Amino acid sequence: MALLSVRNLHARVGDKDILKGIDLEVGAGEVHAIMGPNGSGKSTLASVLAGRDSYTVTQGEVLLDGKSLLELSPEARAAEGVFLAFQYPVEIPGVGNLHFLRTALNAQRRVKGLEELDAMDFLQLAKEKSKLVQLDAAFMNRSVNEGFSGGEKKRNEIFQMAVLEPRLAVLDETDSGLDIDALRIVAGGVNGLRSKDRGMVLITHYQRLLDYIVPDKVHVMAAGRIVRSGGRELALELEEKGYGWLGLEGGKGAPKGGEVRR
Ligand SMILES: Nc1ncnc2c1ncn2[C@@H]1O[C@H](COP(=O)(O)OP(=O)(O)OP(=O)(O)O)[C@@H](O)[C@H]1O
Repeated sequence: MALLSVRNLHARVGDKDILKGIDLEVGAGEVHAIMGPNGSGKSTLASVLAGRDSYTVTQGEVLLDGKSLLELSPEARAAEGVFLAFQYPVEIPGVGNLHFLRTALNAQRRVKGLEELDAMDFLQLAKEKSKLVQLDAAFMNRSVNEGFSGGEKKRNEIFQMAVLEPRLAVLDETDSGLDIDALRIVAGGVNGLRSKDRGMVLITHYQRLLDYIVPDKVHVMAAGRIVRSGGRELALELEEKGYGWLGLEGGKGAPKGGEVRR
């Protein structure tokens, strides 16, 4: 059984259809990259998987280890092991980074019937995990993302992922805004979290990220559907040729004639 099965997923915001029949299977231990032109629906897919309530699912299903997610609240999905690293991480002034993360972790531990971690044990864990993305201790004591640079926010997302140890991690443009060194550090962090017990979906515009995080599969999304899937070489081909050769019209991502190729 796949870790994540997305079947014929349709979603809209207001009266606008955005996802128009997504099929995606991610196995345990696999990393899948999703690429595609601006506005093709990649972030929408990430939000729908995480349960953001501004999107309405009109058809299809999403299964995590065979269990349907769509009826669950975002919190319940997180407790099932879904983690979303935001494209634009949110600043939460007045809420300490460590406090926030301990609250999130303990909420998940409660659901699993595990004992909650006290402040000392959590600090120990956080220090350990922060090494993965070389996040300085000073960041842990600041308010969540407040005043963090773009790159620091992205590192903080991976730090959160390291602490929460999700079953499914969806990383939305985790590479955007990173300088070369930070890209290596973040990619190293993601690689350090690859595991046979975890699936990852990486949304990215740039093949360069995939030089560091080598995906098992690459998918191209256009106009709300996956129009091409392949191995790593597909990302290299896109880098070289752009999206035009896939028959997407005017860069807007609409597949000509509704054709879907694999
Ligand atoms: N809340 C919303 N209200 C109106 N339109 C929306 C909303 N959310 C998404 N859309 C529209 O849905 C389409 C898909 O957006 P989405 O952010 O999922 O694309 P994307 O592939 O992630 O784009 P990018 O590569 O630019 O980040 C866009 O046309 C966007 O304007």
